[in-house]
Amino acid sequence: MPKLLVSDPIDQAGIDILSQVAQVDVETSLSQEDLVRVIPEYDALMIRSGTRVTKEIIEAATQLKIIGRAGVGVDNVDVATATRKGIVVVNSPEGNTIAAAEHAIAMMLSLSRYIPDANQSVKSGKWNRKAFVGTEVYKKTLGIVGLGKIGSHVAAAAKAMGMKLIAYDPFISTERAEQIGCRLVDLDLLFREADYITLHVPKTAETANMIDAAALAKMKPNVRIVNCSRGGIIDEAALAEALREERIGGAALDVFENEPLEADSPLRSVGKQLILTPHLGASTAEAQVNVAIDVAEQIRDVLLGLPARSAVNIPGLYPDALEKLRPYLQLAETLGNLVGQVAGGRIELLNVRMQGDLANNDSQPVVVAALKGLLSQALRERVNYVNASIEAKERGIRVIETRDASIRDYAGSLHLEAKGSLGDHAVTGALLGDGEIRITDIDEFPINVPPNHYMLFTRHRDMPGIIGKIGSLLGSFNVNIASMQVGRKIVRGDAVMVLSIDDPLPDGLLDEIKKVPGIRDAYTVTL
Ligand SMILES: NC(=O)C1=CN([C@@H]2O[C@H](COP(=O)(O)OP(=O)(O)OC[C@H]3O[C@@H](n4cnc5c(N)ncnc54)[C@H](O)[C@@H]3O)[C@@H](O)[C@H]2O)C=CC1
Ligand SMILES: O=C(O)C(=O)COP(=O)(O)O
Repeated sequence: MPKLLVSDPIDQAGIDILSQVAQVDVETSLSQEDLVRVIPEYDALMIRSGTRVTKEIIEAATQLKIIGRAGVGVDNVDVATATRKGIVVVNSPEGNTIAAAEHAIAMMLSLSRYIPDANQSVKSGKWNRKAFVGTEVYKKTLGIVGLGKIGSHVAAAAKAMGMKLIAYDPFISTERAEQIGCRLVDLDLLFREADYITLHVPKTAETANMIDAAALAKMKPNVRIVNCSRGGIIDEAALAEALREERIGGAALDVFENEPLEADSPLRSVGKQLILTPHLGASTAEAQVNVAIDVAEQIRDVLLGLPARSAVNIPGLYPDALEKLRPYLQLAETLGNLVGQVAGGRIELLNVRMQGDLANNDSQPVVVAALKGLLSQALRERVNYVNASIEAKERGIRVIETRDASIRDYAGSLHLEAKGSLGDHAVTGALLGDGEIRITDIDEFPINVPPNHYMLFTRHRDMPGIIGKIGSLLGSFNVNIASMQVGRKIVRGDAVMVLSIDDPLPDGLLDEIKKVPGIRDAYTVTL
């Protein structure tokens, strides 16, 4: 019988399902060292946010097939290492949506009416009504950062309370936001206009420290901030200082950079304008049953050799189709990722054109792979072949599939065109005989470059001297160029330059490049 380790408190409903197919060991106080030591015995691991599944633990595993996260965020799991080791990581994307949204609303109202402090005061024998005069949320502006599942539910509840809704989510279409009743704005405007701000984004490089001292300085003096998403999205020291100096109205935090919150955290000594809860967003009876069953069923299925429905790191395709299409799926994912970054902003329409031999294949997996690539900047490892289409639909991205077997520049090629809030952009790519990917066209400029981790693209006037100037600029910032290519349609017209570079561009260099005479636009891409 396979063995399952449950290392965080999980509802019995999940344990009951798993006990039918595995030996279940529940050990909820293991240290990192203990986990490294015991993990080789186990076929499956079930966790919540309390266990950090580090590279060391995953590498120590010898027979682990699946890590089940009974909740949403998988930022406590080293998904990249699990994927490399072929370990499936599953989560429960919707099981605790309502619980987390309701906690955010509870935090907002508690902040407005000082409920925790008022309660404490009465219990300590006082009857002080003057100290706790609150504010109403009715007709106030709520700024929602991240309009996904939880953010949308918060929006619905806040709307019912008569709040005005604005939101920042660069990956949601205007139509989708309008359906929810939100006006999409940029982050700067949200910071300046909101009376309440609530965060519902995953923790990524873009969202880390999104609310820092500079952001806090832009906000209204009485703004109240709620964070029930992830620690580290707000700079805790800057927040504590702003609260202590009464530069903002209040904050309510459920999640922290380090959990449990350190004993000497500056947050612990802030007064009634700050409410802290110990990561309780998902802690309702209903949500715990939902996530436990959802994840237990998936672990059971994977242990029985069946596919998982919410795997964050494997394609949910049938093995035969997968094998045949695998190189094209990689091409589609790379081009999706590329066109998403080239277009920037919100994508409203993706046109996927399968060309040459590729036109004779099943298009669905290719489209899914392109969408997975397109959404990967927003959703990171959470988007997969199983959920990419649903995630795209929820974001209001329309997809058009076309085929043209007569385009035969290469045996098989793929053309992606993205229409978005910042304009329309298109990329084409092909597979060479040896299966290597080539980007063959960008915005109708012919090129022929393999994808690279770090790339720099420019749009410029085709005139002598430009290439040299860009080369020297990169050199002067110690950025090594691996390859460089120029594509143009007509001599001395518009051209594109594509550089593969060994390192990311240092701060300020992109602005310098944009200042070079003749350069119309420049942007970087990470593939
Ligand atoms: N406190 C708690 O106990 C709980 C916390 N969570 C956390 O809540 C967060 C949101 O969860 P869901 O709504 O289920 O996820 P979701 O994936 O449905 O929504 C996240 C939204 O954030 C947007 N987004 C991504 N990068 C962004 C950026 N740089 N700026 C603005 N928006 C961006 C995405 O487009 C997406 O619409 C996650 O971090 C999750 O781990 C979830 C459940 C319970
Ligand atoms: O689902 C999530 O992302 C959460 O943050 C919930 O965490 P928990 O399962 O309560 O430790």
